[in-house]
Amino acid sequence: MPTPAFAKSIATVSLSGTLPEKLEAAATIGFDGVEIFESDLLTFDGSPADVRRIAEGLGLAITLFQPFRDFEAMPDPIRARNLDRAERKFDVMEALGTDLVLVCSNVQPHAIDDPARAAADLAEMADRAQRRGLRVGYEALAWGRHVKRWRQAWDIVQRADHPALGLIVDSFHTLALDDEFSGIAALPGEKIFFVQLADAPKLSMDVLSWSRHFRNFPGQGQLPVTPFLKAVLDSGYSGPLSLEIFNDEFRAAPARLTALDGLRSLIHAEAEAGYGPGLPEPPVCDGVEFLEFAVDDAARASLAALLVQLGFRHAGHHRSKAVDLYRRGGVNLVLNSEEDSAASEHFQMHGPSVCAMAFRVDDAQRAMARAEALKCLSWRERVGAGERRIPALRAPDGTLIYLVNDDPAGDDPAGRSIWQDDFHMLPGDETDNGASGALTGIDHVAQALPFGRLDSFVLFYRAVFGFLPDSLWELPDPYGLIRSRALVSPGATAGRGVRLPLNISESRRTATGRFVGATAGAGVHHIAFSSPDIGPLVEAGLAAGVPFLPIPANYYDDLAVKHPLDDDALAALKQRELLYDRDEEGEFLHAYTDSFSDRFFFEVVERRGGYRQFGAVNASVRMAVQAQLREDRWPERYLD
Ligand SMILES: O=C(O)c1ccc(O)c(O)c1
Ligand SMILES: [Mg+2]
Repeated sequence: MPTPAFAKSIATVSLSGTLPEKLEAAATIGFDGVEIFESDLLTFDGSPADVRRIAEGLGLAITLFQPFRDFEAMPDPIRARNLDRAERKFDVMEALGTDLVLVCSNVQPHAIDDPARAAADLAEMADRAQRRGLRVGYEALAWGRHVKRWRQAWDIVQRADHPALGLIVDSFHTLALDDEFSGIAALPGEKIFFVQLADAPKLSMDVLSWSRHFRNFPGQGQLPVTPFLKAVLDSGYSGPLSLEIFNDEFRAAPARLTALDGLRSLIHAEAEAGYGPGLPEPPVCDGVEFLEFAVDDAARASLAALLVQLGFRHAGHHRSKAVDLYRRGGVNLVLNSEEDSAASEHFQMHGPSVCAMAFRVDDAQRAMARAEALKCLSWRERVGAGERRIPALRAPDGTLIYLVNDDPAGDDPAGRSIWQDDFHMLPGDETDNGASGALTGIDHVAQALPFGRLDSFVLFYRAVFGFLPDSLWELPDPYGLIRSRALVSPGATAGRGVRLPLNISESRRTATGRFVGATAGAGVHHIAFSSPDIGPLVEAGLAAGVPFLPIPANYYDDLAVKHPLDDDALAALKQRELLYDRDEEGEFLHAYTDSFSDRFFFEVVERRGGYRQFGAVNASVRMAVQAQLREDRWPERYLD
């Protein structure tokens, strides 16, 4: 049942900048309110009344003032002093124009372990608040001295039995302790005064450090935030949904980018929990219909030459633009050198690079509607008379994602494909170069992201497309560590679906770091084609001069130890310099090319059985060989 949207709020601590910058970012992106985190107020050079005026001017409600620490169950005379402290914070709240303060459970060693005492103190504070038209919410910190769980906090709130005292729940504290949360659904909704939402990657460390540095937005981490939210909303809670994220990268990132991710995550979480106006279903993604490269004339010529070596043929020329189609089997690559286009904009900023991806989906219009509801920007390219406008949206880095209906009749009443509509197709063999060496499609598209941007992309693909995040991999490069996480369309099988490994690296000398630096964050750094039988394909490629990476003999010695391969199988791999992996579900054979102009590169892969990974164990071999080849090229460059 759709319900009205819940108000969306974000704690100022989640965003970078000064307090006015944080408020401005939250308002511009479309939040309804903000929690004012006390330290943001203390470091602001203005009065609480100024903050109220700024927020009002921006149309933002102040949903909460927090935190008020170490209040309850203290021995005298601290108890009396704490009540005075509370009165002074009430003054601040009145000036701010907010009626709710968050009291987090006491962490002091001398706090008394007595729920009755805590209840009496909170009742007294609530009584004083009520006299001024204010309210108090009590939150269990996962590392509180005595109160760590929401049930303990709820027990204290019940004992206090005061109308101006309620419970505040925070997904992080509950989920970090792996605490039971379904019981929240049975609470009276009006006694939950506020809900804070945060996700986090699963890490084994003390919960305080985990909370203060590694929280992220719902959908970016690994905690069951959506079921938690559903339990809260099932209680009848009707206040705002508020994000409270302590994260070192968020503190450094541009506030508006963070705020946009935050709002997207809340809209998504609300819908996933079965509340709010709902979202159109995510698209069923069948595969990558094409990739588009931004090139100039020189890069077009050299990239086309490499593609021809790889067995592609020039299959079409755009009717009105400097755009060429290269095709082999089920793989379409578009080389775009049209001036005044999104591609040329991409080329100016990043050099030769992938500027667009097209996903084949069951319903492009529905997918666009979902993307727009999740605050994605759509893109309208200039089109010539009679040409098709393909719906497109911007990924978080500005790369375009086109959406093509997998049934052409969904786009075009005559059932013509986008290629027939917009291209002069050149005659040629559509069945690929014989069956054995066929390329069936694009297996995966790997992207290198600027450090700190991984969470943003994970959320984007998860929320907009319903892709599922794989586990996090750490790949050792000769010059530092690369972290990798793949997003995969549900139900992807060999030759079907969309797989997007996303890589980041703190080091600027790793393959990922160098790519991000050298291309100003162009995105796609390798493209893998799938084949049912890559042996002959790689052999033919080598004969045609494709620069497949030479693999060190040591690799094959080790392979023989790791996997039960017979001598013939091993020799066959070694002879073609194929990399190999296997898991319980199947086998994976693959080969990489050297990089094109020191930028992106290609891979061919063969999946056998149900293997679903990407050969991450072999990534370090690839990176070492590519680094060595780069090194070997130095003298040539100096001599040129
Ligand atoms: O880390 C903290 O101290 C802290 C403070 C206030 C909160 O609401 C919270 O969840 C954590
Ligand atoms: Mg909290």
